[in-house]
Amino acid sequence: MSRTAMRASEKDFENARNQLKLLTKDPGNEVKLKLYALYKQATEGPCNTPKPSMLDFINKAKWDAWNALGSLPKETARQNYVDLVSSLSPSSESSSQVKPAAANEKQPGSENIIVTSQDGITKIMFNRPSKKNAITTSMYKEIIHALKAASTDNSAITVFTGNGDYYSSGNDLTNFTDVSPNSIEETAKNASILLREFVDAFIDFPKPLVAVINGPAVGIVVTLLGLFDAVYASDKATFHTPFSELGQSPEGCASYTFPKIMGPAKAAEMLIFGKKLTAGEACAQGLVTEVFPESTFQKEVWTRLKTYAKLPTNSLRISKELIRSNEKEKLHAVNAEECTVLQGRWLSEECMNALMNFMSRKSKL
Ligand SMILES: CCCC/C=C/CC(=O)SCCNC(=O)CCNC(=O)[C@H](O)C(C)(C)COP(=O)(O)OP(=O)(O)OC[C@H]1O[C@@H](n2cnc3c(N)ncnc32)[C@H](O)[C@@H]1OP(=O)(O)O
Repeated sequence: MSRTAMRASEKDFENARNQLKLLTKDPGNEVKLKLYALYKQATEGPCNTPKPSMLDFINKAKWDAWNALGSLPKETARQNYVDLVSSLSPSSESSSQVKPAAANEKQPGSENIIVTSQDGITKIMFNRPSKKNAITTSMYKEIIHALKAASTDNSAITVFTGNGDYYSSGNDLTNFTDVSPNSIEETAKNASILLREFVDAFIDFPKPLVAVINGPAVGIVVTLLGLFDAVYASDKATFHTPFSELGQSPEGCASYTFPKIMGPAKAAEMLIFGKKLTAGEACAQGLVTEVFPESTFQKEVWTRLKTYAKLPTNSLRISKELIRSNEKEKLHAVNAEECTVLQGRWLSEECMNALMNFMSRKSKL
C-alpha cells in the first residue's frame, strides 16, 4: 500500500508547499479545497473563524472544508497534506490506483492490505486469502493509516472487502501465541492500545463507509459493521462473533451498537452465545443493508457503489456527520471500556486455553 513516513516533519511540509507551486496541472477545486483545509488545520489547528454567510460562496466552501476536519490533530493534517501533494506531483502515476510502497518504505506484510482508488471509491481489501484474511498486528496499523489517508483523498466513499472466499476470519489468533510468558502483560496492553486506535479510526471516519462482504466474516470485522454506513453481503456470507468460545468479550463498539441495531435479545445471541448468522438473518436483524445472490453480487454491488460515488462528496460527508455525530462521544467511551475489558480477558486462563486449543487443532491437521 502507499505510504510515506508516518509523521511528516516541518521540512517535509515546507517541501510539499514548494512542490505545490511547481504543479503544471490544475488539480481542480475539490483538491484545492482539501489542500486549503489541511494547510489551515496543520498550521492553526481546528477551524476557529466565524462561518461566512451562505452567499459568500468561496469563503463558505473553504470554511466548510476546514471545519469538516473537526479535531484532526495538527501532525495528522500535516502528514495528510504532504501525502496529498505527493499524490499530485508529476512523478506520481497518472492513474488513481494507489501505488505499491517504494522498496525502502515497505512494511512487512504490507501486501496483506491492498488500497486502490478509482471511480470515486477508495477500496481497502483484506488480501491474505490463504489465512482467510485473518488480521495481523501490522495489518491493523496499515488499515489505520489507509483510513487516515482515505479521509482526505479525492474519493467520495470508502469500501472494505476481502480477497478470496472469506471476507475475514477476524483477529489473527497467532498475534497472541508467539509471546514469551514474561512479556504477556505488555503484549496485552499494547494490543489494547492498538485496538482502541483502530476502532477510533472507524468511529471518526468522515466519509460514507461501506462493507462489501464477499464471504464469511468472523470477530472484529463483524462487530465493526455497526460503525459502517452500508453493508452489502453475498448470500454465501455468514456473521460470527465467537467471543465467549475464545474466552474474550465484544469489541468494535458492538456492545453498544448491536443492541441498538437488532435489540438486546438478538445482540445477546450473537455477542454472548456466539450464534452464527446467515446473510439473510443478518439482514433481517438490520446489521446488513442488502443481500445479493453470489452469482451477481460483485457486478450489482460495484455498479451501485459507482453510482453513489458520483453524488456530491461534501453532501455525502455532511449527511453522514449529521447521522453519526451525536453518537461519537459515546462510541469513544464504549471503545475505551471494551478495550480495557479485553485487555483483562486476554490474560485470563479461559482465553489462553482457547488460543491453545486453536493452535493444537491447527497442528493436528
Ligand atoms: C489486536 C486487536 C485484537 C482484536 C480482537 C478481535 C477478536 C476477534 O476477531 S475474535 C475472532 C478470531 N477468529 C477466529 O476465531 C477464527 C479462527 N479460525 C477458524 O475458526 C477457522 O480457521 C475458520 C472457520 C475461519 C476457517 O476454517 P477452515 O477449516 O475453512 O480453514 P482453516 O484450515 O482453519 O484455515 C486456513 C488457514 O487460515 C488460518 N486461519 C484462519 N483464521 C485464522 C485466524 N483468525 N487467526 C490465525 N490463523 C487463521 C488457519 O489456521 C489455516 O492456517 P494453516 O493453513 O497454516 O493451518
